[in-house]
Amino acid sequence: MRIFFACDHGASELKQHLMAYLAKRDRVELVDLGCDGTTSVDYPDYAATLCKAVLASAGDRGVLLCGTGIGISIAANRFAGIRAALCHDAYTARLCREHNDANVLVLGGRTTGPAVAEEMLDLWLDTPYAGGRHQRRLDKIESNAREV
Ligand SMILES: O=C[C@H](O)[C@H](O)[C@H](O)COP(=O)(O)O
Repeated sequence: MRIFFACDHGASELKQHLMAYLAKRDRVELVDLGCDGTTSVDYPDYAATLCKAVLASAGDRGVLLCGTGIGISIAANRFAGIRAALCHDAYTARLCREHNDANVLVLGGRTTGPAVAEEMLDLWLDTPYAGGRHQRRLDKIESNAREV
């Protein structure tokens, strides 16, 4: 599986930390789509680049980060087929996989510390989607998006 990473200037340090943390994991290819450093950029640009990359190949996933995670998750969820989940703790990171089949994990560089972020990343990678009643709901989300 490929995991794409992208962020704005509010979270490049946390992005680098998490990519280094994941480097020891087998069977994942990490791809850094920027940005680097603290020069001000616009998070919708990075959300768009990452979402297009995730949608291009089945099974790939993405991690998006901005200062709070809010703006970049709003931007990502405008793309049909993207289920971006802004998470703050282990419970939401596990449930966004189990119930929502989240293919993009969103974190806030100014709100979340590295240890909690590592725990959430592991849970998001290792928790399977439960399917069943949840699939009916995901189908409705996609069908709503097609209506507008
Ligand atoms: O939701 C948006 C993100 O938190 C951005 O990282 C944030 O708005 C950037 O703010 P600033 O331009 O003041 O660094």
